[in-house]
Amino acid sequence: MAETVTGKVQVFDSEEELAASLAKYTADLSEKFCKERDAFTVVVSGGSLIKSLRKLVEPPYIDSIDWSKWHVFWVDERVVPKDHPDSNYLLAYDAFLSKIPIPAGHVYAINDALSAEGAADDYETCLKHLVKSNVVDISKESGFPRFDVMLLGMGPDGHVASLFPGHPLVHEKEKWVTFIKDSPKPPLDRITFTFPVINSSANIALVVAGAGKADVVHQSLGDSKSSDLLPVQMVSPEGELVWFLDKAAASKL
Ligand SMILES: O=C(O)[C@H](O)[C@@H](O)[C@H](O)[C@H](O)COP(=O)(O)O
Repeated sequence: MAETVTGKVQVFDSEEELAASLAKYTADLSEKFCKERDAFTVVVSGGSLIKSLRKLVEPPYIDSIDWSKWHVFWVDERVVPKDHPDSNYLLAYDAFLSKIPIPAGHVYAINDALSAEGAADDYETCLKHLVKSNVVDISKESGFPRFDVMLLGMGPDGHVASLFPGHPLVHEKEKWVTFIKDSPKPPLDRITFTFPVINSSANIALVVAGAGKADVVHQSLGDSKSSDLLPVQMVSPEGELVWFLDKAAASKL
């Protein structure tokens, strides 16, 4: 495993091996935080990441993980009804959440009856309650919530969450959760965690597979010098950052 200023970089021969390692990584963190905090706060993105989590809901992890202590959040969500094909909640529910014995009250979907702005405020209020009740940790360094792990994908343009290159939201410093109504990736209306929250995490896995991401992986981790940082290059957590790449995504490194 290579260690750089941008975190640990792991390259797997195939997406299949990446998925196996990602399952072990997540299960190991689950064990650690369930022991330490009696809870495990997990933040997921949408996109192809969800498929790469498939091995967590297979033996041995399906039986060994204490799912009752999991709390699941979304780093970003499209503002659509929960049963809409664009919903990140629905994607995670179908592939993952419907297969694990997690208490329904530990799955923090957005309020899909609200506007983007309303849903972002509502999600932030929900996080504030969970910090008060110690379900979600708080960073002593930043004062922002400190999630145990964020499992994040990256777009081919270098976006993470719904923080897109060149968009002013990447500079948000105060809010925990914000909204976007002009997302370059459809649908237009989304809510997203901000960088202060993302970067207060105890652990972040950046999960990137496929040749379509090779250029941006090279731009992010290679030696190309560009003055404008891509959103993915602004991921710099207080805790540990680990990249999970398959060979195709790493092919230009
Ligand atoms: O709503 C979304 O689109 C996702 O949450 C987003 O942040 C995703 O993680 C990236 O766009 C990567 O998606 P892919 O892995 O499918 O390219």
